[in-house]
Order: sequence, then structure tokens, then C-alpha cells
Amino acid sequence: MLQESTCAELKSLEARVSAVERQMRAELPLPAAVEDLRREVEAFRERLETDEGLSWLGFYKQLPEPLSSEECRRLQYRRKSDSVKKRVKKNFANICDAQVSDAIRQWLRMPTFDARPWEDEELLLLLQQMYLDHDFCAKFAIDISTLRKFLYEAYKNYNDVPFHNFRHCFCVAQMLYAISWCVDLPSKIGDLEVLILLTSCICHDLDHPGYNNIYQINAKTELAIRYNDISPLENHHCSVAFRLLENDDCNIFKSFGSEDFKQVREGMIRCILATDMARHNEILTNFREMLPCFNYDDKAHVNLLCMVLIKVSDISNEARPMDIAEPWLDRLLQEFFKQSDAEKLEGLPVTPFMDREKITKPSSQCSFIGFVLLPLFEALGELLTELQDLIVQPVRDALDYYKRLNEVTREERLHRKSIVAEMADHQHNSANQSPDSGNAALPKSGSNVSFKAKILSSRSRSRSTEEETELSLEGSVQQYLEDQSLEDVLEDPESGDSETANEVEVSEKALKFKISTECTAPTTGRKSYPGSRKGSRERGQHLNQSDISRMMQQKGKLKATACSFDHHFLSDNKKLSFDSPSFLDEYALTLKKRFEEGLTGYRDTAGENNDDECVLSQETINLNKRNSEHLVKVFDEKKSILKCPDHKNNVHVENLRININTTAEDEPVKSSPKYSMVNKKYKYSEQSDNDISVISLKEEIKIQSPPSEAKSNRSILSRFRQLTDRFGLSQDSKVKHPKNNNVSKTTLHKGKTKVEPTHCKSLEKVDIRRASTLPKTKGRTSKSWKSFILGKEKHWSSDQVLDCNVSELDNQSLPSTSQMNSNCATPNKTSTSLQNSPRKSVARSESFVMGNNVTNRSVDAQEIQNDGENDPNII
Ligand SMILES: Nc1nc2c(ncn2[C@@H]2O[C@@H]3COP(=O)(O)O[C@H]3[C@H]2O)c(=O)[nH]1
Ligand SMILES: [Zn+2]
Repeated sequence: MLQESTCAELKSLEARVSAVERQMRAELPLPAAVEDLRREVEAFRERLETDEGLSWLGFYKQLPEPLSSEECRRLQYRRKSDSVKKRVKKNFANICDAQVSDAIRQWLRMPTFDARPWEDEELLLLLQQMYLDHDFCAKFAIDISTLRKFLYEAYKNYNDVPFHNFRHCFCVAQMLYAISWCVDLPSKIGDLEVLILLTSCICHDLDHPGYNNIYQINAKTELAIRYNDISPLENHHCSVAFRLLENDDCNIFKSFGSEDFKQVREGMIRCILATDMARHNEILTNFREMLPCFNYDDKAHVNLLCMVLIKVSDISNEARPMDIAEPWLDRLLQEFFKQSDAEKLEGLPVTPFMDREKITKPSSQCSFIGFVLLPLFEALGELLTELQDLIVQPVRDALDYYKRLNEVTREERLHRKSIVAEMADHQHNSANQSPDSGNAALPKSGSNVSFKAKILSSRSRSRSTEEETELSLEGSVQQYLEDQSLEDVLEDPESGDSETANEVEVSEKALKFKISTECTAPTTGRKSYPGSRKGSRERGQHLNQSDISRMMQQKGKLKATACSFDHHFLSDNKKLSFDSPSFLDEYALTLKKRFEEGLTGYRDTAGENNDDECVLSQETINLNKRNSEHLVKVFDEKKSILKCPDHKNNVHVENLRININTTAEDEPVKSSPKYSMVNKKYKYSEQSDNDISVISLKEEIKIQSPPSEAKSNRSILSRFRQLTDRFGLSQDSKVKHPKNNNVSKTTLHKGKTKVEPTHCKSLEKVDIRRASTLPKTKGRTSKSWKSFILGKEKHWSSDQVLDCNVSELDNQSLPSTSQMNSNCATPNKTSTSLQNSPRKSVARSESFVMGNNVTNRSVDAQEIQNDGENDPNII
């Protein structure tokens, strides 16, 4: 009894004491030292939560930049400018009656055809030739002026994006055309199916915004909402196509009866929707099953074959000679990187096969060709055996090449690792010899030049700039080793790691109708990609018990370290008798939560995002040099393209030469036309709008990097140690912050232009290998074009009118960031390295016109600008 009452009294006393204590804490002023400490701690917390450079710790709370920022404007969708459209329209009208020489018509039937030297209007002429050579106009009563208007409208509705532009559309149509001739497709599936296929190829990426379905779905764009996440882009391309065809002026099917038109519509929809890579496995599996009993009389079989044919054409760049294929890959990666940058910027899941931090050219191609492209080509090659030599073997050669390139890269990486291991040993030994000088043994920022130089000299080419930046920061050997093992996993396409999931796997996950994706297991057996929200969730759930307990221990360590950090601020090291700051508990809780969600792998954006775009590796530059040499040759031979009077052609070719030399003037040292082209292209790669946006993305935009599985294992204690080190250098790190750092620009630039001697050596090696695996360019290199010339008189007509007002299209596929500023972009005229600069193009086109006795006048850029038609499609 007594015991009970005493206990109760004690408890009440205890409660009163703590109440008084709380009251005193609230009302009495804290000692000055404690006040100071509190301020310091507050500042520290603020720093952790708002400094992007420390975001890898996981406390960063900053939201992505507001959508209206300057950087976001760069992400927008690029419409063709009015002046460009008008010029192409006029030039096409001028040349559309020209006869294409037999030589060019033959070349057009080969996968080795090179579209690069041709102007847009000339490509339109060649598309027209495809219809004419199949005799479609006669067979299907297609009026030639309607065909021209249709082709021009299609051209007009492709955007100025790096890859999915009009030239891609041309290449896809041309590959289908080449296949069609090679296997005599009309005799197998009928003329109508070939007409449907060719037209579908031309329309298959209409109004592509340069951001794929994964982006559309994750960003919940208007298109994704409109099409319920089911192939939003392909539905859009198809819808735009039929909007064009609604207009009688360009409806090439207007003479068709309703049943026939229905068949065309069904066929086109089927073909265009088949280009969604999310359906790749489904289509390939069905086709393979059909192969043993394929029957050309069975409509279902023919339909499936058509789907495979358009898919093959769509992804056929690697079946072309390397010097044509590789610039396309550069453009594709440019578009990929742009998308993943946008995803980071907007806090969306980052598509792994598009992430500049995760892929290289060889890794991307090994995965894509090996797992996606070749299986499809081989399946088609089984049915149409004529295609084996034409496209299947060149794709195998390309895969061999990229595998070897990957090996070389891997060897370099191993070499690099051994150097780092050596350094680690050295560091370890020095630490053992003089315990007090442990820190001195660690290579610090800029302090260990030989360490850095050694690593730089052994680095892989394609990632050089990234790593240079990374290593020039606090160069912890341990950290470097960790990063390297991560890199190994990411770059090994056969590792099965979900980070290397290819486009089909990622697309299948992201694009399939939600109900089926959520309920069924993935057919490929690979995990969902970690960049996806689902992936993040899964990773969190897959943490096992020991992971959790390790994390909890780490949490404890963090708390302890934070307390000792706290002591650091107390004068005379005197421990004060109050609880550790409550924010530490909050931090511990947040940390625990983050661990549980599997979100601990935040990257040090200050250290790792200072990379450069790095799309153009040295071998690409070499190739570009070769390409441009080829281009000069083609210009010489271009006069044989059209059967026009010799003297007119001479004017044209002369003008082309003048234009080339004019460009060369920019570069006084190397003034030959060959070099001017090389330099122009290289310059473009450094100065393109995209590059600028990359730099500004790195420097100014807050990027919330996705979690990285391997890095999540890094000890939180070591991170905290780094943090406290950095905190000690707070002023410095503020200067170093990418947002304010002008120096980093210079470093990036230097990094890019610097070519280490060892790289050059191994590049030579790669180039030799490459030459041996180059697909043969039979038609083009074995015979001079001049030998094909039939010097017939050409009929020039300038009275073609291509006016065709297409009703406003549903242009809603903008990346979400661009929605606010969609009118502000200056079209990036330098963004297509396959095209010439606008000024140059104008001059060329004019000379083309001049050469054909059409009014000879000089066209000035300003005039063209003013001439722009007001296109309702421009948003
Ligand atoms: N990695 C890689 N992807 C490709 C290549 N060619 C085509 N693709 C992808 O395959 C996709 C096919 O459909 P899209 O044209 O929409 O976009 C294409 C690219 O994303 C290639 O050479 N390499
Ligand atoms: Zn395409």
C-alpha cells in the first residue's frame, strides 16, 4: 500500500519536474554557447536540405525547378520554321518533274543508299520516285499532284528533332522500298499491301516530339491521357496521317471505294501501331510461330509479315554501312539523352537505356542489336532468304563490331582498375607506415596529379569527360573502385542486370495496358527497371532483413557521428547536459524511412553531373571525317543524279563547291572542302543547342538523380565523413557548386577536346577492326556514278503548286516542361548534322534553282524569314 502511494507520488513529482524543466527550457534564455550551437545546427540542417551538392545524402528537399525556367524552354518540341517549309515547298515544286537517273533509281533500291547528301526537296522527289517505280500512280489512280502534296504535307509534319525527323521517315521508307525490290514483295503480298506499307513508313513517326512513349506515359502528357497509355505516340502518328488524308488535295486514296479505303486504313493503322517497341516481343513471337507454315494466301499471315516488315525498316540503321549507321546512332543517343535529362529535371523515372550516366555506344548497341534487332532480322531472313546477305549479315557484322568495341572498352577499364588498385595499395602502405599521415596518403582534389593523370590516360574513350570531372573532384580511391564495379555491371549487357534493360523490356513494362502489366509476370523474365516508380517500390520491398538491420546500425552510427559532430562545436569540448538535438531523431527517422523505401542511393550530383554529352567518340569523329570525304565525292557525282542538261548541272555542282569552300573559310588552317565538313560537324557537336542545354542542365538545373542500387550499399558513415569534410570547406564548396561554377564549363570543354595519346592508339586499333567488319557498300563504292549516267534531257517545271492547308493537328505530345513556353523556341537549325546550315541550304537550293533556269535571285535570310507562311500547326 505504502509502496504504491510512494510510487504514485514519485511519478507525479517526476512529471512536475519535467514540466518545470520544459517550462524553463521554453522561457529561460539558453546559454550563449548553446544558442550558437543551435544556430550552427540549424544552418547545417538547412544546408543538408537545400544544397543540391549534398543531395546524395538523402535529405535534400528541393523540388525540381519550376516549369517556366529558361532551361525548360530548351526541352521543347521543335517545329520546322515557316521559312524552311516554304523553301522546301518551293524547291520541291521546282524539281518535282525532274527525271531521276537510272543510276540513282538503282541505288535507291539498295540498303546502302545514303540520304545524307540530299536536300529535303530531293528526298521528296525520291519518295515520289518510289511510288512511280512501283507504278502505283497508274495502278491505283493516284493523281501525281495529290501525291506531291501528300509527300510535302508529310514532310511538313515531321519535327526538327535529332532522330525522329523527316530524314528518318525517308530512311525507313527507303529500306522498305529496297526490301520490296530485293524480294519482289508485290508478287508475294500484292501491290495494295506494298502501297499500304510504303505509305505507312512515310507516316509512321509523323509529328514525333523526340520524347518517347515512356516519357509520355510517365509525364502523363496529353497524348498519354488521350490514348490511355496505349501506344500514345503511334496512335498520334497514325491520327496525324489520317488527318492529312482527310484533305482531298493530298488524299492519295481518294479514288478508292469505301471498302478499299477501309482496307487501307486498317492496314496503315496496323502497320504504324506495330512500330511501338512495347509490342516487339509479341509480334516477333507470333511471327516465329507462323514461320514454319507461312502462307501468303492467308490474310492473317500477310498482315503479320507487313508488321514485321515495317518494324525491320524502322530499326534498320545498323543494316546500313557503318558510315551511314553511326551518325544515326549519335542522333538517337542525342534524343535519348535529351529525354533522360528531361526526366531527371522533372523528377520522372529515368529511362535507363537513355541515361547518359549508364550507357555507352557499344553497350547500347550490343544490347539493342543482340537482343532486339538481330532476332527480328533473322526471323524475317528465314522467310525471305534473299535478305540474308542484304540486311541480316550486315547487322551481324555490326554486332561483332560493337562487341569488340565493348571488349576494348572493358580491357581499358580493367587496366584502369589495376592502376587504381595499385594506388589503393600504395595508400594503404603509406597509412601503415605513418599512422599520423593517413590523410596525406589519400589522393586529394588536384593534389595528386600523377594519380589523376594515370587514370585519365587509361580511361575509356566514350566516357572520358564524365570521368575526368568525377576524378578531378575528391578522388577517394575507395569510392572510385565502388563506382567502377557499378560501371561494370551497368555496361555489361549480358549481366542481366535490370539497369541494362533494353528498350523492349522497358517499353513493355511502361507501355502495356496497365491492367495487363500490373497483373501478369513479365514475359522476358527480367525484373522491372529500377528507374520506374514500380522499380523503386520493388527495390524497397526486396530489401531483406539483414539489409534492414545493417541500415539500422548505420542509422545509429549516423546519430552517433552527428552527436560527435555536435561536440565539435562546443567550446573546450565540454559536454552539455541536454538531450541530443531532436532533429537528429527526425533525421534518423527520415533516414530509416528512406532506407526502407530503398532510396539511399542518391548520387552526388555536384561530383557526377559535370559530365559532358560525349556522344561523339573519337571513332565517330574519324568516321565523320570519312563520311565527309564521301560527301564531297557525292557532291561531285550529284550532277549525274538528275537527267538534266549538263551545263545546268555544272552550275549546280559549282555552286555546291562554292558553298563548301565558304564554310571552309571559318577554319583558315584547314581550308580544303573535306576538312571543312569535318570541322563543321565536330564544331556542331561542341556547340549544338543540345550541348548548351546539357551544360546548363548540369550547371543550373536541379537534378534529382534516381536511386542507384549499388551505391546504396555505400556506408552512410563514409558519406557522413565526406559530408563533414565538405562542411568544413563550406565556402569552397559553395564556389564549386555547379550552379555558380563557371570554371566547370571550361573544364568540360577542356575535357572534351583533350585526346590522350593512349586513346589515340587504341582508337587506331578499333578503326582497323571496324574497317574489317564494315558491311560492303557494293553499289556505291565499286562503280562511279558517272558510269551510270544516261544524259537525257530533263524537263523542268516551276508551276507546281503544293498548297495544301491541313487542318490543325493535335499537337499535344510536348514534354510537360514545354507546355508553358511552347512558342518561345528558335528552331534549332544546327540541330541536324545530316542537314546543312540554313544559310548554306538556302544558297544551295537557290543554286539548284538557278541551274534550272528559274529566276536567278539572291535570297537573303531575312527575306526568307519574312516569307514564312503562317502555319496553323505551329504552336
Ligand atoms: N539502341 C538503339 N536503339 C535503336 C536503334 N535503332 C532504333 N532504335 C530504337 O528502336 C525504336 C523503334 O521505334 P522508334 O523509331 O520510336 O524509336 C527507336 C529507337 O528508340 C539503334 O540502332 N540502337
Ligand atoms: Zn521510326
